[in-house]
Amino acid sequence: MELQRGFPLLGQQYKALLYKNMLLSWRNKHSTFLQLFSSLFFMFLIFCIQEAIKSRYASSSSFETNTDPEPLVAPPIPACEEKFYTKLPCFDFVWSGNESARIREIVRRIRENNPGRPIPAEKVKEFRTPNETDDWLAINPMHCPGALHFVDRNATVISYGLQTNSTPNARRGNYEDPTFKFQIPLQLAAEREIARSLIGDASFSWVVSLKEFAHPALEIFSAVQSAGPTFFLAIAMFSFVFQISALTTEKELKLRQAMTMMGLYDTAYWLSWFTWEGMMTLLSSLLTVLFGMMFQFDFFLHNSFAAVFLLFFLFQLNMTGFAFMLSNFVSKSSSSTTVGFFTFIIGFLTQLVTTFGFPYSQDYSSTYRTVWSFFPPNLLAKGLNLLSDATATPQDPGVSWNGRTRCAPNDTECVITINDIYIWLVATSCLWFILTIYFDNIFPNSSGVRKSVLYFLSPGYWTAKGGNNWKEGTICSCVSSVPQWESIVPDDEDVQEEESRVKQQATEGIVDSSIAVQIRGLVKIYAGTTKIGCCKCKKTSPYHALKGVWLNFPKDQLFCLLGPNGAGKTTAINCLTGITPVTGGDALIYGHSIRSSTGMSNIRRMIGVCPQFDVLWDALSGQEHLYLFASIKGLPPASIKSVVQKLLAEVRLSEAAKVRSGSYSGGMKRRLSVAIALIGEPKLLILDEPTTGMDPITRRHVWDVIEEAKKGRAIILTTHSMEEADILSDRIGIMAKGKLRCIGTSIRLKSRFGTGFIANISFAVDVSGTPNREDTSSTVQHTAVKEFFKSHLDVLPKEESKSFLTFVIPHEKEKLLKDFFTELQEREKEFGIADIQLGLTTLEEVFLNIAKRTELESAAAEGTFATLVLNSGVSVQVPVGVRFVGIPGTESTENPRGIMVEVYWQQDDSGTLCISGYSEEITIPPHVQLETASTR
Ligand SMILES: Nc1ncnc2c1ncn2[C@@H]1O[C@H](COP(=O)(O)OP(=O)(O)OP(=O)(O)O)[C@@H](O)[C@H]1O
Repeated sequence: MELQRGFPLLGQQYKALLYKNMLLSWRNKHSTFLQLFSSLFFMFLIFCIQEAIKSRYASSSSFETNTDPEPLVAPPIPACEEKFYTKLPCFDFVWSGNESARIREIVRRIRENNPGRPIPAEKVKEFRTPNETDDWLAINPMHCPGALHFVDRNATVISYGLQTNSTPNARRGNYEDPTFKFQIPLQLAAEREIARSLIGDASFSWVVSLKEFAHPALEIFSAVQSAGPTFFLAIAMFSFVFQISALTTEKELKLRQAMTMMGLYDTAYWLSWFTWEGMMTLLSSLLTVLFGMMFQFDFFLHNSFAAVFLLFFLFQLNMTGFAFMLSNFVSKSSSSTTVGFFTFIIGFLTQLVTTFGFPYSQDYSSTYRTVWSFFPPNLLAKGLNLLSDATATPQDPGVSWNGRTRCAPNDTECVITINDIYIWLVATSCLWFILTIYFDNIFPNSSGVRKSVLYFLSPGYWTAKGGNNWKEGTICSCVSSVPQWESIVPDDEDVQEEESRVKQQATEGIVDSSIAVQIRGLVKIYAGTTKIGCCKCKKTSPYHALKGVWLNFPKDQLFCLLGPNGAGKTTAINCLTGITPVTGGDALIYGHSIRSSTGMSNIRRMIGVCPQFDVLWDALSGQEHLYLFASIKGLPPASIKSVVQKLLAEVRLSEAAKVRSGSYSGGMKRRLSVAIALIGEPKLLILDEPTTGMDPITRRHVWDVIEEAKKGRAIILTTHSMEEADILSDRIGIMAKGKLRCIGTSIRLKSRFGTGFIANISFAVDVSGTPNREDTSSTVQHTAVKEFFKSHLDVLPKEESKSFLTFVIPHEKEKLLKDFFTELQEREKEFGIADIQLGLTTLEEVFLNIAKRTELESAAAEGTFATLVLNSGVSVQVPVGVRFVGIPGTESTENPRGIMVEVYWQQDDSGTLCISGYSEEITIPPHVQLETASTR
């Protein structure tokens, strides 16, 4: 099937990813609802605040309709207010100038003639001069709203000064203007009595009336302006957190990595996210403005719709870009809420500062403004402030679409217009999006792969599509130089032969068309760093996961890679699929090098990978997964439907095709992963433990699928099921500690590394499960059979119970077996034998032997003790370089089940340690003679 390439593929991937994003939003209804409709809730809150403030001012103030206030006629000096909580002396007013009799008389009259309320003498405090007053006040706290300071200048001139004190009038934190309440009454009283005193007429009087100019009603409080920045920021935070979470989840669950392995273009990935979130932002902003209009806020009704909508849309788009950029710094989706919380708190505080006027005024330099404007919430706060000011009173026209471009020529206070805010928002949005792509490339991904900091300067980046300008490393890298593993001669002759063949082909440039994959001395060293906390790094030594592997995988064959945990199987697969950069060596997949940029993009088109762990979106169904991956792979759109149906049927998921994968069982998920790997008929199929978690019936079915898939392609399979390896593989390689330990067909490995033949001798038992003879006679029979085996084949039982004996017969005794078993069968009755079974040792034994040998080698290399794990599961610590001899047989009577130690452990001429044979062991008896290798 011809796969799509270039722009058509980019377009196809973009559409499929956009559809995926839409499905995820649709399935994640709660989050989407909050993203779109949270503005309704916040608008309602703003409305409630607005109403509460309005009602408070409407009842206590006449400002709004204050076009014809009552005239203030000779207002009295009010009584000072006693403050029960401070208990300070309280005076209605203080005065100075008491040396003059005329002044004292004037003050007496002021007290007595106070309209409606004569002031008692004790409520007035007198001083000689204003300075005396100040000195006294400085050390004697008291409540007093005002002071009159008289000077008797000459017979016709008396002057006075006036002081007011606003502090005692500040109630519950509210500042009260003293002008009307204290200053004017004191002033009127002083002037009235001075005039009477000077003209000598005690009844002389006049009336002063005060009233404000008529003015339009004022919007005394705009809830949108005051609470808007915080609340609109809160609306944007829902999307912000979801966006970080969605991107981080795809990274954390390796979903993006899985798509990359299928040939995903980064451009398609980011474009699809930008588009989808852009659409959500557009909708959310539109709803915000409509809800604002629904609640009849002047801000939304009087400003032009386009001006308000643009502010909200650009701000939310900006926050989206900001979230995308921050997602590069977040590795766990659970941290997205924390990031959102801190962003909100910081945004709230900086908005508060912005509302107080910093730095958007002439008082601050433009540098402050530039730095401040990089944080989107600040731009929102300033934008809201500008639009709110434009609708401060009903007479203000609001911002119209055309009249907002620059500051008015005579407006010296203007430093930024709404137009500047739009430009800033657009520019910073672009900046965030560019930084998102940049950080995405230079930060290590889930496999620790990153590009160099200046990757975009390399011409190859712009010409080689899908390339891997890799650099390996984590935040603090400790990679040492690559060791020359090539110089190490492998232990096993088959491995040696394979290695020589590959090396020869590589050096002579021989192209063997029957080979699908050629691994040429692959080396992988993981940087030896362990991260502690968020920023600290502890240095550990680099880990050598692959130590120079040379291997051919022929076409039309299934190669099974076995090995204990941590052997390096997944690392080898990750290197082949381009997920992990190799440290040394190379591999050719159908002639394309995994180290070249173009090679890797070609390789991705011809491989199918079933990763070790299921990489699936819980919210997408099996069918949707296959549609998505088929589109990413580049299958022609017309063929996708039929391919998906066929694959679903192959892995028996047709019935569950429309069920979300989150509700699949473990086995169903594995089958879906296998189906994904089979998309596009890959020439190389890589299956990393594909049948884990499957029941025996399903496993057999998947084996059929794999067997069927063998035709026309190479398959690399890793598994921990020896049965699976035995049944499916054409060739098996066993790895341990980063090296290939043996290679060959199953039969070859069994005959070379198995312990030999297994003979199971069953004795007749009655229905109750006990032997049909007396225990003593059964013991006699057991002993007779054991002696028979010992005398003819020189073997002891590996396992024994009342009903059976198991013997392991070494390969070299193969020739004796025919005659031996003929005689045993003839003497069956004599020995009380019910059944004799003879079989070749299993692949599992081969595997265990190789694993044990590796352990011993490691111990030998370290020159310490080795742990020898015997078949019974018992482990023994044995010193390296010694062998055990002469175990007294008397132990067997004390412990009838475990006949004792016979571990022969020696070094051959090349210095390699090997076990020449062992039987079951429990403890090393104290009388075991240890003979060091040097005394042999
Ligand atoms: N990203 C990594 N950073 C550091 N060490 C790693 C990394 N990935 C794997 N390793 C180490 O490399 C070794 C080989 O790991 P790998 O996953 O290839 O083993 P495996 O044979 O696939 O094991 P399993 O059977 O458990 O899947 C292990 O010791 C592992 O700890």
